Amino acid sequence: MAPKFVKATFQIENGPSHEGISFGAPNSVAGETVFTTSLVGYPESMTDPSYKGQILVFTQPLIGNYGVPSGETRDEHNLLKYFESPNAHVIGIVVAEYAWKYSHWTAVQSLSEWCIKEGVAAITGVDTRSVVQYLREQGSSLGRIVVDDGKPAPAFVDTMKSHLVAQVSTKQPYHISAQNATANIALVDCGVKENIVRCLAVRGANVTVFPHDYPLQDVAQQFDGVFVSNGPGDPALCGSTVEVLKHLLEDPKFERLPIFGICMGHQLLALAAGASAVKMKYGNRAHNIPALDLTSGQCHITSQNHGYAIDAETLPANTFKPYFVNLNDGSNEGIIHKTRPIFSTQFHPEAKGGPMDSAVLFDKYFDNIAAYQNFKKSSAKAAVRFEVPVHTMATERVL
Ligand SMILES: NC(=O)CC[C@H](N)C(=O)O
Repeated sequence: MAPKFVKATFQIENGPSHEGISFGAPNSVAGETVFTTSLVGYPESMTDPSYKGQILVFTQPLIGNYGVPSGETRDEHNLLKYFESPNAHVIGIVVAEYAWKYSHWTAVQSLSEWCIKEGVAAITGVDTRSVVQYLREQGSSLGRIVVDDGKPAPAFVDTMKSHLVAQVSTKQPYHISAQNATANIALVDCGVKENIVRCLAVRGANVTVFPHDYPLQDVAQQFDGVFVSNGPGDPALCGSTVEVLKHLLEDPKFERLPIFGICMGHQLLALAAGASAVKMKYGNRAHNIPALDLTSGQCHITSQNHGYAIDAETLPANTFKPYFVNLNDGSNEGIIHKTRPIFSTQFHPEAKGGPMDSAVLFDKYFDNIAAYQNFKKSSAKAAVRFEVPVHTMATERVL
């Protein structure tokens, strides 16, 4: 059946307006507008909780040609196989050319059908090159997709002012079991992507996922490592998570506890260490951003989605140092503790989609976990050894 075309307009606050055709939900939306230059992975991007409340412009001109895979298929860890979370988090998408015909062996529906189900506004026929040129000049802007439904257009709204992490984080702790598990990880959920949990589970960790404001310092000693996830919005709004991380950084009993943070997790760890974050002009959203490992000289091609960055100049000199730097714009891409098993990256080593260059960082985290486990074992033995002479002496006295 030929699609029924409904007119839509994509407008940028105090900026250009583009006429197009709606292929998504028949409702208008307003929010921060950002762009990604990734060529593939629109289902993963759209279900990434870090895009909560945003309108996403794709520079890849043809979108929708491989349809949308099932959002219910799960893997052996009960994690979603194709989506990063059960639902779409972008509120709208802007494309140059929507592929009305799709074909892929995993597809169960068209992008249009899925957008309608998810309430995502979608517009095609927009000159996305000129939109991106505008956003690169002006910086991330407020935008709206207005669907011709006879209702007044929604007001422009800065979705980044909301505490989006609180909206996407789990409300209750939950557990993902790994087969033949060798480690237990506590994950602080700021809006975690399923593939991050998978990267931990496939390496043999049971993962307990905690709400973003859970007082993790009360239970962290029961775990072999702490992980801080990605998440949407402004890191400055995540004060309670920063407080938890401060406890872990400052209390000597956590001195050997491995910590790994990704994207928002990286930003929150850096804030807890005393550094500050800045809003970038238009952020980095792509699957091919070069990040240099300052400890090895190796360059990783990385997957990214962020609008804020850590100002490396503000890192406290006695604890952390920059770990990675962005070779395009010089922004900070990670930090590493000078003496403790703690590091974090602004980019996404789990990369779905994107290149797998930096998956080795999960292996590094597991090496840190193994070292911590060995330390715990040897100190437990040392404690036993200490008890024996005391006991012997007591026995001798009785004799
Ligand atoms: N992917 C993320 O975790 C994004 C972090 C943060 N919301 C930013 O935009 O910088």
